[in-house]
Formats: sequence, structure tokens, C-alpha cells
Amino acid sequence: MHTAYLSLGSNIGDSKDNLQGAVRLLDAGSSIEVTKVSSIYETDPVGFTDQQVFLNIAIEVKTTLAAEELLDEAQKIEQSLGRERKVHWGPRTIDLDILLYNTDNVKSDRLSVPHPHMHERSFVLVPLNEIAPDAVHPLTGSKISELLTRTGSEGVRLWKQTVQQCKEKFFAL
Ligand SMILES: Nc1ncnc2c1ncn2[C@@H]1O[C@H](COP(=O)(O)OP(=O)(O)OP(=O)(O)O)[C@@H](O)[C@H]1O
Ligand SMILES: Nc1nc2c(c(=O)[nH]1)N=C(CO)CN2
Repeated sequence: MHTAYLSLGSNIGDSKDNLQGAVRLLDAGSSIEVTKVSSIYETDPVGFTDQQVFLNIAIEVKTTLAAEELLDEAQKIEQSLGRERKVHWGPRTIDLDILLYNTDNVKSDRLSVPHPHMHERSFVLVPLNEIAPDAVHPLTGSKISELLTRTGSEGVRLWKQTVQQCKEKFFAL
């Protein structure tokens, strides 16, 4: 069994519904179990800034899938929730990024893990720190809590708290 952390973001449509839909779909099959869900954060757009604020969460999953198979599942869910790729770093119905996969380094045409931008993105680190402060970023050797101390949490605000980072509470929101 492998442990992975994913970042989910949405800034088109009903973003809370999109996040919930993606978590439900991930958890629905037998090969992925969602074991932790962070609170939902409202975050200022990073990169292409002339767009709506995002809602972002981080989740922990336990999975029997290899990293690339997990990416396949994530991309299927992006497609089924109607994501269209237009602007780089632009608006999206739902975006699922694999942040960490065990403590592996994965580098292929389709997949880079740890996610190349995770250590510099407050919208990733604030939610991730809530569920996995002691997880280690294998390239820097730093814990998530240490990376967050470096980036700070500007532009990231609690939107809705999920009590004890519990999946069932998240679905009930
Ligand atoms: N760790 C990863 N998680 C998800 N996708 C990844 C990862 N590493 C590489 N990719 C590749 O990135 C490609 C582009 O992804 P996407 O369009 O979501 O980028 P983006 O969300 O605009 O930017 P960013 O990758 O900086 O979040 C995907 O098709 C996927 O193959
Ligand atoms: N706040 C915020 N900004 C972003 C996000 C995101 O999820 N949240 N995703 C991006 C592309 O992956 C680019 N910019």
C-alpha cells in the first residue's frame, strides 16, 4: 500500500461541489481510499492573477496504484468533471496534482513527483500542513511545516473548517 498526497483546486462553477465531487470519485473505486481531507481554503490566484479566487484542499490517499496509474485516475476525474485546458495556470473546474508519493522521486514525461512547484505555493502548503506537517519533501529533506514557515500563508484564508480533517465531515459540508 502506498501513501500519496494530492492538491485539489477549483475556481469555476460551484468550487465546493467540484472539490467534493472529485474526492467522492477518487474514493469510489477499490484501488484508492481517501484517508484525510484538509479544511477548505479560499486562495488568491497565483501565476495568472486576473481570475477568480480558488478553493483549495489537500488530501491523503492510500492506494495500491503506481504513481502513473494514480495520475491516470486523477486525469479521468478532471475530465469527467468537465475540465477544459485553455490558459496555462488559468481558470479550472477542477485540478488534481500529485504532491508526494511515498518518499519517491518520480520523473517522466507525464509526471514529476514531488510536484515541482509545491514547496513555493502557500495554497498547497497551508492545507497540506493541516493533514501532514511531518511529511518530508524528498528533494529538500524538509518537513511540510518547515516549508510553510518559509513561504508564509499570505493570500490563503480558511473558507470552511472540516472538523478533525475528517472525510465524512467534509462530505457533509
Ligand atoms: N505531480 C503531478 N501531478 C499532476 N500532473 C502532473 C504532475 N507532474 C507532471 N504533471 C503533468 O502536468 C501536465 C499539465 O498539468 P496541468 O494542466 O494541470 O498544469 P497546471 O495545473 O496548469 O500547472 P501546475 O502543474 O503548475 O499545477 C499534466 O498533463 C501531467 O501530465
Ligand atoms: N490560488 C491558486 N492559484 C493557482 C492554482 C490553485 O489551485 N490555487 N492552480 C494553478 C495551476 O495549477 C495556478 N494558480
